[in-house]
Amino acid sequence: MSADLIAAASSAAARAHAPYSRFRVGAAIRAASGAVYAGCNIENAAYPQGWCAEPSAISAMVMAGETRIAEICVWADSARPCTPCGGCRQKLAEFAAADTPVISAGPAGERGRWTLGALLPEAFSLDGEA
Ligand SMILES: O=c1ccn([C@H]2C[C@H](O)[C@@H](CO)O2)c(=O)[nH]1
Ligand SMILES: [Zn+2]
Repeated sequence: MSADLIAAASSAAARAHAPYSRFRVGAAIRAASGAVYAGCNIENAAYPQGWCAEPSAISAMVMAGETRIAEICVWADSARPCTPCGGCRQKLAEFAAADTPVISAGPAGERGRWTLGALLPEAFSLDGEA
């Protein structure tokens, strides 16, 4: 079940540095080992220098020595279920497979579930392989 992943993403969203958009996002990755790595969005007064929650979680995973994503949850308290932005889909594809589950969640729990392949069909890769 994904309850632990959703809880980790929710806790991460509480750490978001989002004074400009006020849109707090948390991402939690379950890596191949089963360990969970989380991150938040971190905005900047020079707006384009801010970054999303997903690369924060990817950074935590890579720094722990892991490079395979088994499952990822993106959490936001938003009108519509929050899905990874286009750039984040490509960042996730570096470490995930087309059938890797991507879960969207909010205060009421899970709101949507896709595969990364459904969100990013025909993802770019240097060798043309998934
Ligand atoms: O997948 C996404 C999409 C947006 N954001 C953040 C970036 C910005 O700080 C805020 C509003 O776009 O939401 C994420 O963290 N992840
Ligand atoms: Zn993004």
